Amino acid sequence: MIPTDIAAVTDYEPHARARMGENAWAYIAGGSADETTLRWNVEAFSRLKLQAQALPDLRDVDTRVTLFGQTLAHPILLAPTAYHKLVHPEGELATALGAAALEAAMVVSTQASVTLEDIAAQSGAHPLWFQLYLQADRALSGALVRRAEAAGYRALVVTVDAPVSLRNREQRAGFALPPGVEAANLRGQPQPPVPEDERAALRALLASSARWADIAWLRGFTRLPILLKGITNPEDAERAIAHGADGIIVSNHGGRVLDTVPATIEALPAVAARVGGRVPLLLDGGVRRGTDALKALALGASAVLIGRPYLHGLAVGGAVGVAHVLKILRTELEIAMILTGRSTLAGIDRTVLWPEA
Ligand SMILES: Cc1cc2nc3c(=O)[nH]c(=O)nc-3n(C[C@H](O)[C@H](O)[C@H](O)COP(=O)(O)O)c2cc1C
Ligand SMILES: CC(C)CC(=O)C(=O)O
Repeated sequence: MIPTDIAAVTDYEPHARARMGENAWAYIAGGSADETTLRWNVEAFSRLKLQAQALPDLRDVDTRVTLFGQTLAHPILLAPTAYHKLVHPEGELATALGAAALEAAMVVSTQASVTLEDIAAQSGAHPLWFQLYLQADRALSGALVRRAEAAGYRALVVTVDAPVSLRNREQRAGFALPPGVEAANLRGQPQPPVPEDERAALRALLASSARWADIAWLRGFTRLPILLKGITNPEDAERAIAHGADGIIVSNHGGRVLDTVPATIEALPAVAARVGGRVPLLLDGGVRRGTDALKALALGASAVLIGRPYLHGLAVGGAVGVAHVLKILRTELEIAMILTGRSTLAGIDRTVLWPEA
């Protein structure tokens, strides 16, 4: 049952927290180091002001968007997040059901707690994209890509911002995966031994981390559209295009990797200016309102993704909670479009924003 006091997606947060142990909460809610970027992601949206339009002459609002040849009912996608069984016993199966109900594309994490094949079976014909963490072993990365292709996934999202991270909140809580929650797609894969010595461990990690050459390799390996996720630096956006990326997700991993990088909505304009429409841009990080999605679209994104909000919905209401979170955001976006006088996403541009002096 969905609690009756929920009207906005952030209303799910305290309910989710109450249902989760401290361990899972530290993992889901936490960010990197002092969690400054985590806060900025949300705050930066609220600092952007909108320009209202009185008496808009509209007959309908159309939130459809076409990306990589796929028409989506609306521009709100589920970002890849690991281990959904941490918050709900059905894990990604419930998430996929909720996404399908609201016709939202779902990006499935490499570190999902249900196999990518089982999630695809649950989704039917509904659009799924697969998030790939390039593995130390190219054969293993290649095998994951072939599995995603065979299961009908329609795009690859390669996360490029997180070779390492620093999670003090998780450290303080002593975060560990509980029994029964695992990275199901990697089951049975031998993990390379981690050297005892810290410096040696770091060197081993760096030696096996993905490089730009791996992106070029991947481009030649699959025909699926490839998006690079985790770009805030315009130079990286340029490199992404040069290495064959079909799309870019402007993301700082929800403030979970390098603390004090700017909010994604702040980083977006410079990336958009550099990319100049050559490939579609998506954005995630701090999207909590339909107006946030509108602002991202105004500054050059074609769509947005949400992370923590749908995990809160999943924790509270399973598939219904995920669907409800998406429904709230979609309705809020429609309301924001009407009040700024836009009937289509294509009509959303910088003029929905208040011109700053
Ligand atoms: C609990 C959690 C797990 C995540 N796991 C992954 C992951 O497996 N792969 C990935 O690329 N990003 C992962 N992310 C980052 C999200 O894809 C996304 O960038 C971020 O959550 C967006 O910010 P938001 O939570 O403010 O909406 C994770 C984020 C959270 C909160
Ligand atoms: C398993 C982790 C690497 C997943 C992740 O990207 C995250 O927790 O932010």
